[in-house]
Amino acid sequence: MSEGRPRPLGVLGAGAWGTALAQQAALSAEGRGGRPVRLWCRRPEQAEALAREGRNRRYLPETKLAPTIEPTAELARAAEGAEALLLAVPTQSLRGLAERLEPLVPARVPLVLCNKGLELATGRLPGEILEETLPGRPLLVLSGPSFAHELARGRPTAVTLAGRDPARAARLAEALATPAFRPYLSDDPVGAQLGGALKNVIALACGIVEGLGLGENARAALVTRGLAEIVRLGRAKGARPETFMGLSGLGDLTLSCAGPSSRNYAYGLAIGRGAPAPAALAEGVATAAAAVALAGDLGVELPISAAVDAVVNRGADLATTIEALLARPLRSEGA
Ligand SMILES: NC(=O)C1=CN([C@@H]2O[C@H](COP(=O)(O)OP(=O)(O)OC[C@H]3O[C@@H](n4cnc5c(N)ncnc54)[C@H](O)[C@@H]3O)[C@@H](O)[C@H]2O)C=CC1
Ligand SMILES: O=C(CO)COP(=O)(O)O
Repeated sequence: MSEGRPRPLGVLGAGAWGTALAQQAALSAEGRGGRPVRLWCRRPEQAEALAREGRNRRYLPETKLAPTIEPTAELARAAEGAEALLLAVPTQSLRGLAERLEPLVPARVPLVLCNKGLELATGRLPGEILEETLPGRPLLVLSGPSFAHELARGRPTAVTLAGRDPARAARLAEALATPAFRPYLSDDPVGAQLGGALKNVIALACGIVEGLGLGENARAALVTRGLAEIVRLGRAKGARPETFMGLSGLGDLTLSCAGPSSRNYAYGLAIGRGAPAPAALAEGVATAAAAVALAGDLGVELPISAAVDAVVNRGADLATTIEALLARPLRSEGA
């Protein structure tokens, strides 16, 4: 981000995504003398195992970590002298992490939201959580179609990097980019967050429909009408509709609705088949409930999200829920 040898970056959250991003930040700086990347792990045992084994055996086992990555369980160490902090913990853990960061991070250090979801208890976007817990900090949002395991294998990946200050977003894009990882800039962080949060809910719906054997037509209809829902909620939250046609919207929606490589799709697939839900993180479960509550407050209709919430969170019968969804009055496609 600045001239000369790159300053440290902190990546907070050593799951699949935080680990892949730490690796990406390290690779991006290889030609510039290397960049220290501190990867914060929730537990000391995890930090010790990552340092000892040189890989994250649980979340990203195939990737040998770059030598400039320092796993640490000390939040203060991860934040020390950091040029920016990438936040990659699950959304429901973000507020707790942000509260711990408050005394550790100088006000000028950009915080980059890499998680996707809405807070269950409040319906808040990740950026709104940070505005409450760490007010006045520079915020960026990194979102888009990006499976961690593909990025970690060097497969071509493009994401949206959104922030209100274009120069800051451009500097961070430089700090992370490689030929295989292309951040595209946007000045609509609210749209980027909403697209990432809600695509998980639609992916759950697509998985359910696949599990029930309802066919490809139904999946295409869900993706398209799901996008219409996302745009409606986005408008009500002040996002720009065209943001949802980009990587953080349609891009991530098509990726996550394509098959069980998405954990949200896989979760829905299990529900549709009547099998036990997988234990892996599926952000869309909590986000479905949060989105429905938020939409109620804003007077926006989200029929697909409401159906997903009813099934995955409230024990609604699948057949009856789908019947009710299909029995909705016919309407204009633009409505
Ligand atoms: N895995 C992927 O391909 C991508 C994930 N994301 C997003 O990144 C976020 C994190 O996802 P993953 O890394 O995939 O999850 P993961 O399940 O692989 O790892 C979650 C990590 O968060 C930690 N964690 C759990 N609860 C915590 C708490 N209370 N406090 C601090 N840390 C806690 C866990 O120890 C673990 O290291 C999610 O919002 C996800 O939607 C975004 C893009 C791609
Ligand atoms: O956000 C992702 C890809 O862009 C990862 O999706 P899942 O969390 O559904 O696996």
